[in-house]
Amino acid sequence: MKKVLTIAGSDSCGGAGIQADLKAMSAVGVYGMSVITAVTAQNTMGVFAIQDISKEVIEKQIEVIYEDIEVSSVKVGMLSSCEIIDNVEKMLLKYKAKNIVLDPVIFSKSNFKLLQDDAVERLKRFLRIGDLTTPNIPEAEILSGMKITNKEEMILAGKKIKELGVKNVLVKGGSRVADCLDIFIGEDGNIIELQGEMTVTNNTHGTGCTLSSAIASYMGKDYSIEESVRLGKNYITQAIKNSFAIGHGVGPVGHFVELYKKAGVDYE
Ligand SMILES: Nc1ncnc2c1ncn2[C@@H]1O[C@H](COP(=O)(O)OP(=O)(O)O)[C@@H](O)[C@H]1O
Ligand SMILES: Cc1ncc(COP(=O)(O)O)c(N)n1
Repeated sequence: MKKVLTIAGSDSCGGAGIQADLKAMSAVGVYGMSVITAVTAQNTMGVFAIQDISKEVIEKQIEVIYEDIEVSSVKVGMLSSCEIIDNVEKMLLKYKAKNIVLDPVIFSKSNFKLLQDDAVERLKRFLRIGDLTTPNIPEAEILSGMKITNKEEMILAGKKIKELGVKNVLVKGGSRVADCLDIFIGEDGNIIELQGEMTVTNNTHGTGCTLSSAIASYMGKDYSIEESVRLGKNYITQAIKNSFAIGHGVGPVGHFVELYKKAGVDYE
């Protein structure tokens, strides 16, 4: 079994962050491992507190994994400060980490800032060490410095993000711009339109985390980046179709529902 690492924040309600990442990895058929960068007190309605993990403990978590286990790919999510970004970058370079997917987490679905204001420029520089970066529309607007209201602007913003030194970019349209159309711009500048199947639902907590982890998992299983993005997109489309309401706000996606159906597991 391939071993895949997530370096991200914890979401206490289990829909996003580390918890979503490990569920997506398990569903896609890889062994998931986690380095926790922050603990959030979060539910379907919002983010109520954040405690960053110390840089020493983040470093040690990365060190003990890479010293012991062969890591096939890594997904990086919430890194809230310049100091944490510096440390994670240093450690990924030290261990020559391969197949790196960077999800530039800036906001939660509930619009809470998960990245400190003074760390935006640092995050932009960090993206060059990855193989793929996966911004949603608000994140792509910040990274590219332009407003995005349609497909053409998604493409333009993706090109600007690529100019930061990013190898491959996936700009996720989500429900915000062009009904779950995502734009992939590959290393050689090829542009691929990935049209999903829209599910009308409020339950999209953790969609970005889930998608980036599924893509990293496929990359860890030796699929090309483009194939991994296509397979990841199929997975998130199904997971959103199977999303469900828990709590009083934005509910999570159904990471395992398709597997339950195949195995005849009673999940209702
Ligand atoms: N309601 C929806 N139906 C189908 N696909 C969706 C829906 N909302 C988002 N997606 C897809 O889910 C993935 C994650 O996108 P998005 O929700 O924008 O990310 P984030 O969680 O980072 O904001 C993208 O592939 C996007 O197109
Ligand atoms: C700890 C943590 N990390 C990331 C997100 C973003 O989640 P989404 O996938 O909905 O953009 C989140 N809400 N919490």
